[in-house]
This record gives sequence, C-alpha cells and structure tokens, in this order.
Amino acid sequence: MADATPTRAPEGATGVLVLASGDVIWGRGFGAEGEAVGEVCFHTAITGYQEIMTDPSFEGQIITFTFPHIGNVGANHEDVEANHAHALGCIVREDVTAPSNFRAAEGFDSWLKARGKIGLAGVDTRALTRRIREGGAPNGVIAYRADGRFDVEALLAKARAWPGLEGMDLAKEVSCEAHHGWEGGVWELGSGYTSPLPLAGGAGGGQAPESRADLKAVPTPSPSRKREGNVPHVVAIDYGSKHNIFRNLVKAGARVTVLPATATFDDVMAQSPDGFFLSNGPGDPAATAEYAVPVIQKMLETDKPLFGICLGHQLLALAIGAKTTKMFQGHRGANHPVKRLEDGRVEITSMNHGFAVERETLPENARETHVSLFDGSNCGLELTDHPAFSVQYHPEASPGPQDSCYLFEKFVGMLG
Ligand SMILES: NC(=O)CC[C@H](N)C(=O)O
Repeated sequence: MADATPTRAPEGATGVLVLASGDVIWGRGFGAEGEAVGEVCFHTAITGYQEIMTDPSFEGQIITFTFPHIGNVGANHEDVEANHAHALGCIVREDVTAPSNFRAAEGFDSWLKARGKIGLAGVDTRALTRRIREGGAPNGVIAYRADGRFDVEALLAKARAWPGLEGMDLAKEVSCEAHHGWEGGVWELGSGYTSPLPLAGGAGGGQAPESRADLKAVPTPSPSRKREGNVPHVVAIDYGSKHNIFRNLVKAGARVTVLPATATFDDVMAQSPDGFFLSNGPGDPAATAEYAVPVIQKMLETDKPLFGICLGHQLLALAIGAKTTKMFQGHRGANHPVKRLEDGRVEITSMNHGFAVERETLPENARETHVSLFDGSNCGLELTDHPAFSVQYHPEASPGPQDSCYLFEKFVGMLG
C-alpha cells in the first residue's frame, strides 16, 4: 500500500481502491466503469456472491471477498435477494474467469456491468482484510477506468468527505415503493422456486427474478381474504428485505404482504395482519428508528406476534428502550457460530451486520436468547411480556447454513 499522491496507475492497473486513510490499492477493474464511495468491509462466505451483492443490507458498502476465487460459477437469474444489486462494488483476489456451472446464464463480470457495479481484482485481499480487522472498516472509493487514468487526490477527497454509515438512514432508499403481496416459496433443485400460492397471471414455478415490477403486478390480497384457508397473514415491513426471508415465511405456511419502511401503524393494521415481521436492511438502526420505532411500539401494544431479523432485531431493541452501537469491523460471513442460551445448542449462521444491540441496555422485559461465539455480542432477544422475538443473524441463509430456519416455523406457529 502506497501513500496517496496524484500518481498514474502502475502498468496494467485499471482499478483502484483509495481509503480515507490515504492508502491506495491498485488492481484490475471489471464490471462497470465508474467510481463509488462507501464503507469497505470484508465477507468470509465461500459461495453466494450473487446473493451477497444483491442483499439490500449492503447498500453503502464495498465488499472485500476473503475467498480468492469469486465469480467462477457465473451469474444466474435465480440467486438474487432483491431486484437490484445493492453493494457498491466488490474487491477480489483472482481475476474472474469464464463461468463454469450448469446454472450460469452469464459471467459475473457482465452481470456486474449490467447493474452498474464496480469490481476490483488482483488485490491482496488478505492484507486488506487484516487492515480492516486491525483498524476497523474504513471509508473508501472504488474506481474502474479502462484507460487507467485516475485522479487519486480527487478520489481521496471523496473518501474523506463521505460521512460514514453511522447516523445514515438507508432503509427508506432501498425499501419498496408500495405495498404488495409476496408470492413464491424457497428454491429447490430440479424445480427452481416453488410456488405454494398461485402466481399472478397463472405463471408457475416461482416469482420472476429481479423484477419488482412483476411483484407489483401481483394484486395485494384484500384484507377480507385474511385467514382464507387458514393461512396466517404476516405483514412485513421492508427496510431492505432479502427475498429468501419471504420465501421462508411462505414455506412455513404464511401469506405475506410487504409494506414500505415508512408505512404507518394504520397502514399496517389496514392489512388485517395476524403477525408482524421486521426485515433486515442497510444503514444505522438508530437513524431508521426515528420513523420505525413509533410504529413498532404500537405493534407491541397489540397482542399479535412479532419477529425481526437483523435491522429488524435492532429496531425491536430500540423500540423497547435498548441501545445499538457501531461495531469495530462488523460480522459478515456464512459460518458464524451462535449459541442458543435456552439449551446451549450451537447454530452456524449467516451474518451481515455492522451495528449491534448493547446487551446491558436491554430492559427487564427482554431476555437475551442468542450470543455470538466469535465475540460474545448479542445475537437474539425475546420479550417476556409479549410474543415478540428477533435475531441479529440471518436464518434465511442465502447464502449460508440453514440451521436456524426453524425460527420461521416458530413464528408462523405462533400466529394461531
Ligand atoms: N443485515 C442487516 O439487516 C444489517 C443491519 C444494519 N444495517 C447493520 O449493519 O448492522
């Protein structure tokens, strides 16, 4: 890593990462040309780069993949967790090779390019990861120019001017615009996405990929259809949700209606829910809390069950008076062990968070249910006076292990 001086790119370098500290890391650009500023984090998952790039929780972040071979199974139309790619870009060790997989529809390079996302290859990702582990997740700019001409001073100024994720509300920006019904279950080998509920227009085989427009075309079931066929109705608040959460709720037997992050309590109740779901999402939970917490507090005044994941967990904690804090480097990977305190069982989980709930601030009516076996941080809570619980990790996997899928069944089972 060299000091930031306005230099020409070294021979062959078409991409660069400029950190706010002044570190300049050269590499080879791929995907879309351009530049983007955000927080640089690292992710330890070995598979699932498409799900990771499309996870809306990564809005505002540039992902360093610690696994050296990223992109070699290409990209397909199914492994997406939202209708857009949300991570700003990715940093990888080896160049992306031609895809080799029966499911690949195109290369990872062209997939990123079509979504305006920047890739940087040829980086010593171990050194960068060590830097993040020791110094915390830095702000930085990732840039790709095929002609290799960069104004490093300007990129550095941009990295330094970026205010950082703390205090930033991004949920509103990635949430859906209007409420819609969710259709479609989980993916299965051989059949693709299952569709336990009929799809709009009679199309079978799961929701169309990467098309929020298609989702909007699905008529929202009228509240009068609530409990139709004894299917419990979950109203989910979309703070930047991953699709696999909704697929798992459907698999567990629920009907799901998705509402925007800014939905009011009246909007929620107009859907006649049997239970509430609070989704994952990007940014600082304390910033999103300004409009989310009053709604959640009203939800807790009803007798209906509530379940939250990741940002949803943090927002539930804030709604009951606890506090959240920015973590030093965050947790992002598909192998994070978590201990379930009730019986000591260990769940290997998928994680992606940069903020955490401060356990000491949990009120008397909340009980900690899960802790991280990596650093002891809080990973779950339940209320003792209300049927509400939440987890910091991602039981829906995508990517990652499915040890914690039982939580969807637990929640839907509570809906009575
Ligand atoms: N995956 C998530 O929901 C992330 C929550 C929050 N934005 C965090 O980084 O901690």
